[in-house]
Amino acid sequence: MNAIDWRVFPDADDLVPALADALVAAAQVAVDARGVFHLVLAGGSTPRALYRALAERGAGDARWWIWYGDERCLPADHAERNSVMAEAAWLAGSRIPADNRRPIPAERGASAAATVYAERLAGVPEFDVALLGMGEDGHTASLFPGHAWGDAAGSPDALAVDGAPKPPPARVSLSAARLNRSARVWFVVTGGNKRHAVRCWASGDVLPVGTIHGRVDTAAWLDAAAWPADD
Ligand SMILES: O=C1O[C@H](COP(=O)(O)O)[C@@H](O)[C@H](O)[C@H]1O
Repeated sequence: MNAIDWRVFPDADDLVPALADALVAAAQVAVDARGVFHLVLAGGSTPRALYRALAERGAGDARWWIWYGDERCLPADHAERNSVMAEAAWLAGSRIPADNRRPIPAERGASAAATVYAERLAGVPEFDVALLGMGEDGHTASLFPGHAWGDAAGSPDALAVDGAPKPPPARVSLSAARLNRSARVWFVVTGGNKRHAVRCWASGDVLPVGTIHGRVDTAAWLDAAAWPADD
């Protein structure tokens, strides 16, 4: 298993353009090699600035395929949906065709949506980049401490999540096993409210965030507020 590359920036204003540039560069490498770029998007509020930066760069075209690490079981147009945030901040105005943008149909309920999404992922190769966030409890995607993470070999690609500690309780998440089939896993984590979880993660505590690794690299893109250097 490769080590985590901790990339700490003074603040989000420094982090976001660097990560946007790195994503565009990784896409170019994948497109040059295979003609296609499979990207998993993080949800929550942290990546919104990144998605806006990608929009400003005109990032994405018909060779890009967009997947989601997780989704909340809410109506398809609900403001708290991860797909609604990503569409508004970047995708709707991009050159990535609608058919290439694959939201999790979580409005159907967690179980049905997980089954459908796993079917959609069948035959999809290793992700080129899985972009993930982290919650204050060390969850990533919708893999929460104390819940199943789907990290065993043979786990389904997508999991129905019930009773999530962060609302809404019903969610769908890519399993740890599927996320681990990624060339690169890049976490984006900002803010002092994440510092404790980052410290636990860096110390080797067993947390969902610590179970996901890229085949080529695993990087944590942090601002200084999230990095527990002084603790
Ligand atoms: O609920 C979720 O939480 C995490 C972290 O979200 P943030 O708002 O603190 O950035 C996120 O990565 C995940 O995709 C989301 O559904």
